[in-house]
Amino acid sequence: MTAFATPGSATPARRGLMFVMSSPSGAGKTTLSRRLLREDPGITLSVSATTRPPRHDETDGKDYYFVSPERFQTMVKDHELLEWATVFGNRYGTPRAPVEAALASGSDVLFDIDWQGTQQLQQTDAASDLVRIFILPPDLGELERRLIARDTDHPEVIADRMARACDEIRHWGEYDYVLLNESIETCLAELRAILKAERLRRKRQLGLADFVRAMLGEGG
Ligand SMILES: Nc1nc2c(ncn2[C@@H]2O[C@H](COP(=O)(O)OP(=O)(O)O)[C@@H](O)[C@H]2O)c(=O)[nH]1
Ligand SMILES: Nc1ncnc2c1ncn2[C@@H]1O[C@H](COP(=O)(O)OP(=O)(O)O)[C@@H](O)[C@H]1O
Repeated sequence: MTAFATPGSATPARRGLMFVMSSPSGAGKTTLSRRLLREDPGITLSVSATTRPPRHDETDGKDYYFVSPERFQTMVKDHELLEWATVFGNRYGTPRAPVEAALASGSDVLFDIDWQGTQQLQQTDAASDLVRIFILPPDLGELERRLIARDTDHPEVIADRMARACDEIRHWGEYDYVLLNESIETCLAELRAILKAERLRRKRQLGLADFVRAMLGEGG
């Protein structure tokens, strides 16, 4: 990708962006984000802290930081979290320090967070770094089939997630992009396209002004 870094400069070529993905539970965010992260070294996952217990395929420190309610409360009190919310009776939050370090180094950060977290990020100084994406399932029947097929949650947990799906979906209008995850490959291609275009935005090309000034012989 084009990048207008000054050779030998410590300044990154581009300001990192905050790529936020939300959806009702089961629509496919985790699957899509794992694929995107695997193929693109320029974007890293913001690993959230949560009080929910780990699933069989989840690793502490990679998928989530699994913490006690007491530890979570300490993180809130000590301003260690950029945003936090209670979802399905558990607490979830974004550790601040790794996000700030990644953005400063020019890396993009992917957030798998709900609408409450997205609204909180929108209210911070980081709002102009945000790219907000909402993922829709084809329909509610398919959403339930996916939650059942994932085989990670008890039936009552699935029922709770289905009961809250409509509340999450009603926030679609607060996002910059709304994608339909019918085919994973199609949706992934759309995510890649959004990421590519957002990276090229003028405001994110830090070295662009110097590059053009030098081209026009106006440096000094
Ligand atoms: N606000 C906020 N929401 C989060 C965070 N981490 C995860 N979530 C959301 O919490 C919800 C439940 O996540 P999870 O228990 O992993 O279930 P899943 O979405 O069905 O895989 C999802 O909507 C996530 O996007 C966070 O750090 N902050
Ligand atoms: N486009 C799709 N078609 C069929 N199944 C899908 C699709 N996208 C995701 N899935 C499956 O649906 C289930 C839920 O996906 P997941 O990524 O865990 O959702 P979320 O993170 O949004 O809760 C998983 O078993 C996943 O393999």
